[in-house]
Amino acid sequence: MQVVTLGPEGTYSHRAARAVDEDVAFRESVSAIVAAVDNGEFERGVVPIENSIEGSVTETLDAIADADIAVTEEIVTPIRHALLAQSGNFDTVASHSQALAQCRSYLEREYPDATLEPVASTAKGVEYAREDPTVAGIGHPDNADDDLTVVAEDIQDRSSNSTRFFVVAPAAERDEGGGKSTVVVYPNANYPGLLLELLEAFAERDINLSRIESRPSGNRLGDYLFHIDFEAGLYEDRATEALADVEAIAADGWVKRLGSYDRRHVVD
Ligand SMILES: O=C(O)C(=O)C[C@]1(C(=O)O)C=C[C@@H](O)C=C1
Repeated sequence: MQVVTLGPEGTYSHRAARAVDEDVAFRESVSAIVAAVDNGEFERGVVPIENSIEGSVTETLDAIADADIAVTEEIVTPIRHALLAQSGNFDTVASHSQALAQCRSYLEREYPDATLEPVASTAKGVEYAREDPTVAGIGHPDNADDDLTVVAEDIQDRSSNSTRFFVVAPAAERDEGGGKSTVVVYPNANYPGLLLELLEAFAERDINLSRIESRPSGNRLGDYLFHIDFEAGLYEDRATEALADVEAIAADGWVKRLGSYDRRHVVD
């Protein structure tokens, strides 16, 4: 089964995707990956959802809210960045905006004059560094070779840096089994206590929320979607009851159940 993820070869997404299948295809953006699963081109996609330093990957949140797909698994992997260049003589550091942000303190301390250039992925930045001696990339140290050396290792601002990925599949594969579930809620309403009511639906049934994130609906200023991850499977009565309450609260909007899933750790 071919799995599609963020390329080119050598991204952290690629490393996570290999845990799903060795046969990996690449796209240049998260939106393109989600679209390629939504339109049936691929049976699985792997997309970054959240980082322990930088928080949510908003492009992913927006893409999964718009698409008709399932989340079938989450993959958590440590992120240990290396600075890669042809020599120590560079004036630009190119990487994914998440990676640049995860190394912000290191870069400000060691290379305060360097130009930081956000590119589509860490591996894209590494490609630039391989082509241009004035550019360094930030990425996994395995991207080093004879032409590109590791100038510094473990440059992320916190050693505990880790990223969580979603494995996405066609909507028909939404499952109710698993220890966690993700839903996206668009209440299409705005009144005092709306969010409190949404949270109470889970709290009253002793369901722990592991993440709640609001994103602009795009319809009007101050109008939001809520991405909610909770620690229960959709097969559980308490989850069914909580979501019945949530659906009543969002009667003028919608609730998208992306599915239940378990966590896998990828450590190399
Ligand atoms: O550019 C990559 O290598 C990616 O897989 C993307 C991504 C991200 O979007 O968060 C994945 C893991 C790291 O947090 C840095 C970048």
